[in-house]
Amino acid sequence: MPILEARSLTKTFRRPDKASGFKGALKHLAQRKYKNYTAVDGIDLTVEAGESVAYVGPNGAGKSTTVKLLTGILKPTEGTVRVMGRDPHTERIANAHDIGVLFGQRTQLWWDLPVEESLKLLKHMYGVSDADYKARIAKFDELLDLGEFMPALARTLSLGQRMRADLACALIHDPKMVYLDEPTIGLDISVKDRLRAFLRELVDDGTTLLLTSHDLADIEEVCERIVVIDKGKVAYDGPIAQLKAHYITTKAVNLHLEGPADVPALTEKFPDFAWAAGASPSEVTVTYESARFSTAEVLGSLTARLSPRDLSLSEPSIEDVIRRLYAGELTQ
Ligand SMILES: Nc1ncnc2c1ncn2[C@@H]1O[C@H](COP(=O)(O)OP(=O)(O)OP(=O)(O)O)[C@@H](O)[C@H]1O
Repeated sequence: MPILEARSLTKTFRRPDKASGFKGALKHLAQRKYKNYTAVDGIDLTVEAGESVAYVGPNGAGKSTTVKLLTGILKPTEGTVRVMGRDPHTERIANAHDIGVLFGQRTQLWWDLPVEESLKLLKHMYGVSDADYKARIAKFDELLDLGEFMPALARTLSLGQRMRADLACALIHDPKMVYLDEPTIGLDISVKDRLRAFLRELVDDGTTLLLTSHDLADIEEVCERIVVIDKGKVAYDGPIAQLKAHYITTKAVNLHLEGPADVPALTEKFPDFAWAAGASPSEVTVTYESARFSTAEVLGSLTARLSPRDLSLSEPSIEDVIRRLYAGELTQ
């Protein structure tokens, strides 16, 4: 049985129907009108135990609403959700023991308590044994360096510290299914790296993860599968590697030449490749179709005929593919 199963999941919100500006607000006060807005529109999603799934889409696509439906915070307008066989909305208390949730924009720490006290409160709420609590805190401390701010009041924490403490709160009861909504938002690169390594370890230890993020490095480092949603509907669902292999049909090499790069002359000399000026006058990027040429073939030909000072391969970028998926240029 899958750990999570959503069928035709739909959420419609009732929103004020008013014209913009002061006049529109006044008119709405006099005669209130509403219209329905479908934020999540018939989503089917099956997640097997141990999977790490990235849930991505442009602003307003319906990601957070989906997470709220999957965690039982919101009730679907139509469709069903089952998490470990339960309806997360009607069986919220039983469900809470098996899931961990983090909304990057919000905290579940008690604002005026030391971090340690928030964790202890959660320990009691979930009925975590002393031994398990100790072992988990030791592990979080090792991977997230909690120790330094355990005695600090939540409201005094930096954003990076707060997010690490919130992750510990979300995981203190060792949930089987974890939902993280933008866990790296606003963090600096070193904290992001640390969180990603932590999440990767969590997945390697068998936790099932659903991660929403606008940061594609989070997704590539932590998840194997990607679900792209747009306007409340699934636009793509499959392995990240397959998405890349399917849509990334070209590769690129950056060359640093001895002298200035003459793009028109290079195009004439190597008409099968696309040439573009690089960051400095002596740098140039050559793009080729990976189905037609092997990288070895391309490098052999370029080094033999151009004797570059240096060269590097450009990693195919998933960003480009996602951007095109968001723009509706690609279909599954
Ligand atoms: N409680 C609500 N009442 C009315 N509309 C809502 C409500 N919650 C969300 N929406 C609307 O539903 C749509 C989807 O919102 P949601 O927060 O799920 O998007 P998102 O994909 O998480 O976006 P972002 O990447 O910007 O966080 C948006 O247009 C939003 O304004």
